[in-house]
Amino acid sequence: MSYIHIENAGKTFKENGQEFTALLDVNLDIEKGEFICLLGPSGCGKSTLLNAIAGFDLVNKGSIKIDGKEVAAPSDRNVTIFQNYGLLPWRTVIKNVELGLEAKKIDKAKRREIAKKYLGLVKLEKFENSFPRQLSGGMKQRVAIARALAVEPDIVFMDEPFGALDAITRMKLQDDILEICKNEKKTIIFVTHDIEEAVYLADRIVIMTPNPGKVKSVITVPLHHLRDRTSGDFLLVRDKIFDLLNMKTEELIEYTI
Ligand SMILES: Nc1ncnc2c1ncn2[C@@H]1O[C@H](COP(=O)(O)OP(=O)(O)OP(=O)(O)O)[C@@H](O)[C@H]1O
Repeated sequence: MSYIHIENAGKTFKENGQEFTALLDVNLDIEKGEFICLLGPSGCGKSTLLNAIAGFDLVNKGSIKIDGKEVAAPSDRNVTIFQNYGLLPWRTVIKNVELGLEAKKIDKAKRREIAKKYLGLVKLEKFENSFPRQLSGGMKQRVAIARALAVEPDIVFMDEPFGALDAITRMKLQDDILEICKNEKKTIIFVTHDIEEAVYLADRIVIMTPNPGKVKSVITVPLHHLRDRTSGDFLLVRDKIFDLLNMKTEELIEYTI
């Protein structure tokens, strides 16, 4: 069985006595070390699926297993990075990065050493004594990434982590994430509605469509790890996904472009 195994997963919400299907019959297998982007328009269930895999809000049909075990609650082996950074404003940058290490009862000297290493990875070592309010949005998200990686998680869940950033900062952070992933091979589940972002980052892209939220296609991105947004191959994949998002077919398609 694959590392993350999702079988006929479904999620319904009840609102004012009415049932709403946010996810229908999702089947998906993810291997350890894969970078997976969940891509689709607003309301197609990307966050619902991410939250279900992360154990925050479980599916009410089918099954989601990680390493053979049914997901029943969030695991301290995994971390989630959100769009709003989630930094503690009263703590310095380095103390924010140390947060998860404190929870793991790692001693002070070791915490410092690990936090410095990860601040180095996100190129913020000079800002370790700053407070979050003194940082730009991109820098805050870098701190959040350092904090997440410092605990050496198995899976990193990212829900539109760069959604609040301007285009140039976003591109820089995408490069940082790829660089970090190259060195520390992590399983990453990354939600985005930006086609270009998905093509730039993902090993595979899970294309979802709304009403009800479904997986429409799973695309293996046939590009080298270091991608060039202006290359013909890149644009070809991007255009193909654009077409897929507009297609009407109902069946699940899994293929390599
Ligand atoms: N707790 C909830 N109660 C009721 N409906 C919900 C709840 N959470 C999500 N939904 C509905 O489920 C659908 C899918 O929501 P979800 O947030 O997963 O979509 P999304 O693809 O992540 O969208 P976006 O890109 O806008 O964040 C939406 O129609 C949403 O209104």
